[in-house]
Amino acid sequence: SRFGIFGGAYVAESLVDCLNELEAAYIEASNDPAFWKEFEDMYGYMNRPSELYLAERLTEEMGGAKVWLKREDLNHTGSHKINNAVGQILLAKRLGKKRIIAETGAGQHGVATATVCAKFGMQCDIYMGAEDVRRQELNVFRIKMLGGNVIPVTSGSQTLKDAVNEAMRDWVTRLDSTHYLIGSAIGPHPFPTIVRDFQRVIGREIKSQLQEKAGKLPDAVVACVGGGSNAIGTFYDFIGDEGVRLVGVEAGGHGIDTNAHSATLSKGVIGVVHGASSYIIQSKEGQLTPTHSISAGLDYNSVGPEHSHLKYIGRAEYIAADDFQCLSAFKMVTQLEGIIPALESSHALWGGMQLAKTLPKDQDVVICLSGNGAKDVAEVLLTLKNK
Ligand SMILES: CC/C=C(/N=C/c1c(COP(=O)(O)O)cnc(C)c1O)C(=O)O
Repeated sequence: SRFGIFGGAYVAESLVDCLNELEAAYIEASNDPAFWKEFEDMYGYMNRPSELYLAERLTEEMGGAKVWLKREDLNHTGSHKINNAVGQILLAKRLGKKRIIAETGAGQHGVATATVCAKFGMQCDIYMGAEDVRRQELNVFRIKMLGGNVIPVTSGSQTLKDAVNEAMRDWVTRLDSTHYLIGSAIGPHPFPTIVRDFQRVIGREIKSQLQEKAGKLPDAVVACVGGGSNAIGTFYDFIGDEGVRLVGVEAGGHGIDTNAHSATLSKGVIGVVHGASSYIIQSKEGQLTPTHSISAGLDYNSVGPEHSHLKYIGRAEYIAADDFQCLSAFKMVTQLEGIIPALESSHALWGGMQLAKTLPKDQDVVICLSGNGAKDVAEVLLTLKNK
């Protein structure tokens, strides 16, 4: 239940039984080939496998290593979030739950959760910070159209961490009927393990696709890190491949030397939040202090414990891209490749492109393009107008 010194389940007694029930169900399911067949039978619906696309104009523009994009933005619902939502709804079914709750920031997890609830006929309540309701309006509309209830959260900074708080409070009161379909590789054991196991399909496909297209392993795989699910999914099957660099890109916001960022692994301290021991952006007294990112999905105080471990043992490297660098990458990928990336993904694109610039032409950098940017165009226009 731990990743080195990180992870664990630091929860109130009232949650222990439910976590034990979930862990038992997951162990049983993950050892059952029929469960994984159920998951793989959903690949058509999810539009898996996702394409590994060689971005020739970005590669030329960078003048170094080849830049490959893992097109998780082309999945059904527009991001990697569907991988975890499908896996967990199958678990919830096995647990006999009838009601699903979730937190959402960028709204992509909310959409993915409402989507699988529609398909599997479950009640769906989505907690979303009021600030994120404002800046990801398209996804709020999509969640409602899919039959999900959006519950705005007005406590705290009205962003992702506050939505997680409210979802956990709800779950404690409705354990018997409700599964908490957590949206990232965070939270108390067994959630980080469950989410990583459903997201690792990303890295497994990258490995076989690049082997087929280029006859080799990547020299580096790059992904943005909010709670850490698309990144751990991209990294996991390469952890044992020493020659493959694992690069996580966090939100540098207004700069990691300001107080307005979400670069937890660069500037956080070790603590406990949302049931797990991990790096956290918090005050000396242990209170969660406000974070900032232009992208709602990265605007979060903590990070999945498995990433904290990979940093701690030096197997993965974590950098930050600030709001401006994110917008530059957003524009470059849109105008050079005709792909509008989510602002979250734009952080990974910035980091991956800068890395490619420094590497020789015979090397290959794979960037996880975690989501589609349609949800962000209004916010980007607003930002550009205010320049
Ligand atoms: C679960 C809270 C995070 C959300 N999204 C995070 C997100 C992220 C960051 O989440 P992680 O992969 O879990 O670090 C990356 N890319 C896209 C397109 C995202 O939407 C959401 O609510 O949709």
